[in-house]
Amino acid sequence: MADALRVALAGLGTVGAGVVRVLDANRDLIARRAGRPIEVVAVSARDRHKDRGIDLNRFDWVDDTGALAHADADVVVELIGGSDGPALALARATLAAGKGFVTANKAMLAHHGYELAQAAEAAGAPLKFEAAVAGGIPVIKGLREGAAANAIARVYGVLNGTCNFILSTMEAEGRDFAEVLAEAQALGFAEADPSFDIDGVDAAHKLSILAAIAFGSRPAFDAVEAHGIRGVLAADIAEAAALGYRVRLLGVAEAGASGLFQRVHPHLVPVSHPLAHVTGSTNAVVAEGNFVGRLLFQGAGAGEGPTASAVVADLIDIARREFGPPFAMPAASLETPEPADGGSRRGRAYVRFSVVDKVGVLAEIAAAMRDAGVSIESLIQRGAAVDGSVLVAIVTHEGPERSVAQALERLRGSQSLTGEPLWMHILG
Ligand SMILES: NC(=O)C1=CN([C@@H]2O[C@H](COP(=O)(O)OP(=O)(O)OC[C@H]3O[C@@H](n4cnc5c(N)ncnc54)[C@H](O)[C@@H]3O)[C@@H](O)[C@H]2O)C=CC1
Ligand SMILES: N[C@@H](CC=O)C(=O)O
Ligand code: NA
Repeated sequence: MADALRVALAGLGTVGAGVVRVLDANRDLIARRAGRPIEVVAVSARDRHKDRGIDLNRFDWVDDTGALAHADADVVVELIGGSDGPALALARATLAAGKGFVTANKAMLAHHGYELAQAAEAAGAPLKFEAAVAGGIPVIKGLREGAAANAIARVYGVLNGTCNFILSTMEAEGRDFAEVLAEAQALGFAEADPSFDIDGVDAAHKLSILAAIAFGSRPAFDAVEAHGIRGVLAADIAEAAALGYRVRLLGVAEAGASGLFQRVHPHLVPVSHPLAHVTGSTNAVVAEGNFVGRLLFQGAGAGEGPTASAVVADLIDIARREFGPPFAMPAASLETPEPADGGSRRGRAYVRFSVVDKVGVLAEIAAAMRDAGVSIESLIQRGAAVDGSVLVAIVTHEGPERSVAQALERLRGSQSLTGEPLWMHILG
């Protein structure tokens, strides 16, 4: 058998420790598949003495994570996290040294993916990141390789395991948001700063990477409009269910005549749609290709085993010397499309208001909708008060999103509203 692929590993948290466990448990099988053994030779993390349930004595311990770029290894695996700082410094130094780089760090790729792809190409070194989008699901490989013959019209899906775990647990058990978030953190799904999850930032990182591969664009986090799930109440989930929908945080990227549209936003998904049945930390990505049709990738989007599985799959590809341009085409071919204006998109919407319980409020809301040209399909008022407020939910007929935005703008500052309205798009 050929010489081992020598790996230096930065970060021994949920994913890093998982990588060691996968390589240990499936050692022989992986060697046979890769054509050679894959061996961790050096590791670095913040705490040398923490009990991770793995024997670290067989590896060189490196205090300075940045020094891993110069360790006696073929590939560096970065599982520290953070868009800049030590992770980015390690990526730059590793690729400059002509070594392979594997990462699960979607934040870094969303902000610096283009630069790193250029560096990888200049060095002739692999840059791989299957774990960065939708954890264990081989969606990067699926789009980059399997769907490479297709023009993609739209790619969308459930991209954040923590939010999906929160929404589907609230839905199934009627439990409180904060309590379910704490559980997601304990299970190792959440980011170091969980506001990245619940404010839609993590899903936006992932969407920008998917869009780069699907549409040949440079990853551009700033071009993604990101909204999260903080405003979603248990009452919205119940109302959605009564209307035949489930609430899901979706990332949507679509190529159109006016440019590339990229948005993360809570949606109402019809129960007949496969994404409505994606529960817990499961992720799912739909891609629409012009010859292959609709592809659906589904599986575990977060957690130790699935994410480590994706990291090790990248290492196996490198051991086989199977790798191409990181974003499916040479970096020089990646474009910077105009961001498309969401306002001209047409669709149906669910808009929920918290209002004071007094005569005339419904008429005020209906008038704002009418004046903005929004056609109301149904209006539901729930008598049950939340913090002294009454909830009023509106489902609109199909129309331009700009009109709903105008109606909400008209109502801004109204004495009748007791909180920010919640706007969810209805997946068409
Ligand atoms: N946990 C998950 O389900 C998934 C995580 N990811 C990504 O994988 C990466 C790692 O995530 P987790 O393992 O969950 O994080 P974690 O917080 O469990 O582990 C981070 C590790 O990096 C080490 N570290 C942090 N800063 C360091 C520094 N400056 N120098 C040296 N070591 C440092 C810590 O000591 C720890 O060992 C992140 O980029 C995350 O976004 C991606 C997909 C899923
Ligand atoms: N925090 C992320 C982890 C995987 O990418 C998530 O919840 O999806
Ligand atoms: Na993946």
